[in-house]
Amino acid sequence: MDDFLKFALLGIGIGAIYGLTAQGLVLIFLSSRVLNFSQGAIALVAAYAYSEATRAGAPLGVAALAALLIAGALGAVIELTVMRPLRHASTITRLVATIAVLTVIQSVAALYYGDATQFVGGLLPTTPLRLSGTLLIGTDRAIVLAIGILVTIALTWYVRRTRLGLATLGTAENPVAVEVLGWSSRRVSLVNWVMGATLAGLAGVLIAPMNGISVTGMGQIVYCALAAALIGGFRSFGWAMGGGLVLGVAQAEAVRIHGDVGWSTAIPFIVIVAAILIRGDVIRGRGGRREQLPAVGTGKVKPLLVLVCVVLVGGLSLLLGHSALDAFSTSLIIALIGLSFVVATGYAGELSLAQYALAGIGALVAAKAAADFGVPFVVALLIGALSGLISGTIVGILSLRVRGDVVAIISVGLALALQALVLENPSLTGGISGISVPSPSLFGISVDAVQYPERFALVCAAVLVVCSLVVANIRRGASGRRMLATRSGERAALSLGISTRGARLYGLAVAGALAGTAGALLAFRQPTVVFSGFTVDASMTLLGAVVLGGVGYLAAGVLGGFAVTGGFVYYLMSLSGLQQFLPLILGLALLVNLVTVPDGAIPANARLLAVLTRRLRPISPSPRTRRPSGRNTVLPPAIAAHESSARPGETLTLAGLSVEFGGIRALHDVSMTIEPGRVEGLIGPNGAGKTTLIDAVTGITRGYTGRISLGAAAIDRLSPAERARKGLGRTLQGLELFEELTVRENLIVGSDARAWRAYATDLVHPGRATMSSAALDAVERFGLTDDLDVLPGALPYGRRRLVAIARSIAARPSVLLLDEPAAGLSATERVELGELIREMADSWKIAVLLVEHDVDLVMRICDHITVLEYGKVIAHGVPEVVRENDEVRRAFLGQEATV
Ligand SMILES: Nc1ncnc2c1ncn2[C@@H]1O[C@H](COP(=O)(O)OP(=O)(O)OP(=O)(O)O)[C@@H](O)[C@H]1O
Repeated sequence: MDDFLKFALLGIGIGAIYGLTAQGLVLIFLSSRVLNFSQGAIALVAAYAYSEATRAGAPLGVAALAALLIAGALGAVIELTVMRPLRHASTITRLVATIAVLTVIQSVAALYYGDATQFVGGLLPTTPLRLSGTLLIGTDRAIVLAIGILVTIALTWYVRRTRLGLATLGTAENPVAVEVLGWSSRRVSLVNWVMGATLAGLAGVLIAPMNGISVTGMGQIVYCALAAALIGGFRSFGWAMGGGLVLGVAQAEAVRIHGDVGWSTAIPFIVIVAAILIRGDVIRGRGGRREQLPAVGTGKVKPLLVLVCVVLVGGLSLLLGHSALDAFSTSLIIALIGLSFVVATGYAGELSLAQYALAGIGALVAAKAAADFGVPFVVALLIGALSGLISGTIVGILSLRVRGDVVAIISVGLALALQALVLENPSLTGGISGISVPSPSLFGISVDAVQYPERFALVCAAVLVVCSLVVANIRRGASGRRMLATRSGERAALSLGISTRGARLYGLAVAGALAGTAGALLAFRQPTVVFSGFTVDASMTLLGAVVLGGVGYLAAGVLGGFAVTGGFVYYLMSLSGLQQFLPLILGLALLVNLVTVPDGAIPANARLLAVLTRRLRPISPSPRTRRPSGRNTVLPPAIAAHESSARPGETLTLAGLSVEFGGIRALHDVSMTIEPGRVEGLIGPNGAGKTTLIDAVTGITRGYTGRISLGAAAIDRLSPAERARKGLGRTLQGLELFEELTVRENLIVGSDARAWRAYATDLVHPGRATMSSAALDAVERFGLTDDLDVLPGALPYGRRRLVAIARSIAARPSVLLLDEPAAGLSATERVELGELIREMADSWKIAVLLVEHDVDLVMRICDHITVLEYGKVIAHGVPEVVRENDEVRRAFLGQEATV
């Protein structure tokens, strides 16, 4: 017990520092919704500033104050120059921007101070305080704890009692509302960045005398701080400090029990997983924020380009000298990890920072398989890929309950745990001596990287080409579209029958397999493989390089492998002794790129190239910029119904449906039946429960009572995607089109069959992407033919609505639930929409539920109408009866004479 307390007291100081850093993260997150990975770098700057000032003879207090001022100013600079221009960018882009800031600061510090740990005198006395008997605590640690408690009280008071603090909390919920109330969300963000950075500075000044200052060491604080902030859901300062203390104490205890730092490094991961299991989706998002996601390539393979690359790689393999070839092969291998980022982050939208760690697992398993069991090289590669696939799937399973930015935290935690417990565990990996692997051979021919570097380079190139083709296939196939749809909007994807969990898992699993393959190849790059390089920092640097090119572009993944340390560019720079500047150049280029062309250099240059070549010959512009035809939106005359477009109609029956949201009865005992070929109107004032009804029927809202059946079968136990696959289609009030896909691809996503086997078959043969006959009918009927190759964002609102309806029709629903489809349409478009809905029911025999505020439209086209008020049915019947109902007039129609 005595030992337990002694170690607990030892961990309190560092725990409070984690807590302070975490509180800074929370402040910044609340106001700008970004996980600031550069928090540790700000602490580093403050620590060096403090050290420099003390060396220059400044009194310790003055030095500390100067350091805090510098940290705060740095926060302001980051906010003004990086985060502000990126305030509308995606979560991924903004998070990568903080990684770029981290890279720049760390590279400058590394260039100036090198790797060595610097020690500096402390502001606080270190004399031990006797608590009781043999229990001692350093005065400095006790003071740091007291500072932590005081800061927690001050911050809690700030967000609860001050107007600026309340605006900060408000900004986290709804920045628009805060603007409406007269606060500038920019100012709120700036102030909080300054305060958050100052807290990081305080942590840096306090930790410097305890642990010394080193570039890599200081960056590590942020990982523990992220875990601590996660415990408080990135909202509570008390929980963030408590979480920091628990982490600090748990780490000290882990050292006591295990005697090394392995388990202590893994503690944050255990805490992160526990927080997610207990709290679910721990970070609450801002409702309704539509992010501009990174653009994606088409995945089209240009045979000529492939040929040129093959000739280039073959030629270089034959021409280059030994060390150049080694760097070249390394780049080809790292390009595979780059591709893994394209699949995980570019396609699936999952920000995994564990890709290098997964490569490390691939390397370890392949090396062990070859060294201990003598498996041939090819089999070792396959085993490496498989172990990466399994590890990637584990990242995916852990991430299923959370979204984008939390996935980054989970993956960092997992990577650190894998690093500490597996990759840096000498009993598994042989420590600094590593594992000796047998010389690789292929079909009896040696491909030893030392003896025959050109052959090894050709093997790496062949693996890269095959993997690139696989990734291109995925992009062009149904599995790629499922991932992109999921990335773009989960509700819309679910409403089309896509298992969004399946798509996310698939992305991370494939990415894991790519990383594992890379690891296996790396294991054979030298006669002995060591495992110290598979770090989170390496993942961050490579992700930055891939984002620089465009994370949704296959070529960016490949080129990324050439840009990072140890790669070919690094080698070329080393010829003139400039290689140490590479990380700084990459970081700066990434920052400039993110702020100016967030989609990346590849799409930006493709557009530039298109503009230039257009001067020479007329070419069609890229989908992002192409404008719609501008033709009027009047629909062509009705076409003959294509019986093949519709699946057999089914009757939707709701019996006693009730939904409650924390005491609010959104729906109360609602029953209705919608038959094939009929249009049922659902009207009611705002908040009556109409969307809730659609959400319950489609399974988005789960906690309802009552029974919903499609045909004779109850569907209550089915997931939203399963319900959609059974024939329940819907449109969403906010449309939620897949903005990064063209209109054609939106419709193809709707048309795609949902068979699981596509996940396997797409790898080799994605097949032709075609629209269903229902989608073709809708295109023709809505006059969308000229708009098929534009991005939805280029269309006027009315046409976007038509695309959304066409997309749901593409899935050939037997029941279609339309949520305010006429909102925002012109009078002519409303008339046309009415005709179309009637036609869907009359010709295609779809059962249609129409939720609409346009009462004229509802009265005109519906066969039957149900009226809701406060979640209860107050009237139902044919339009003429409902029109005359006094209660309806009172409750909803406002006694309008026209009703
Ligand atoms: N997720 C939720 N959590 C808590 N309350 C909710 C939630 N969703 C809806 N509500 C509440 O349920 C009630 C019904 O809302 P709903 O959006 O279904 O109404 P509606 O008839 O579709 O309104 P509108 O015409 O404005 O779209 C409202 O009081 C709303 O505030």
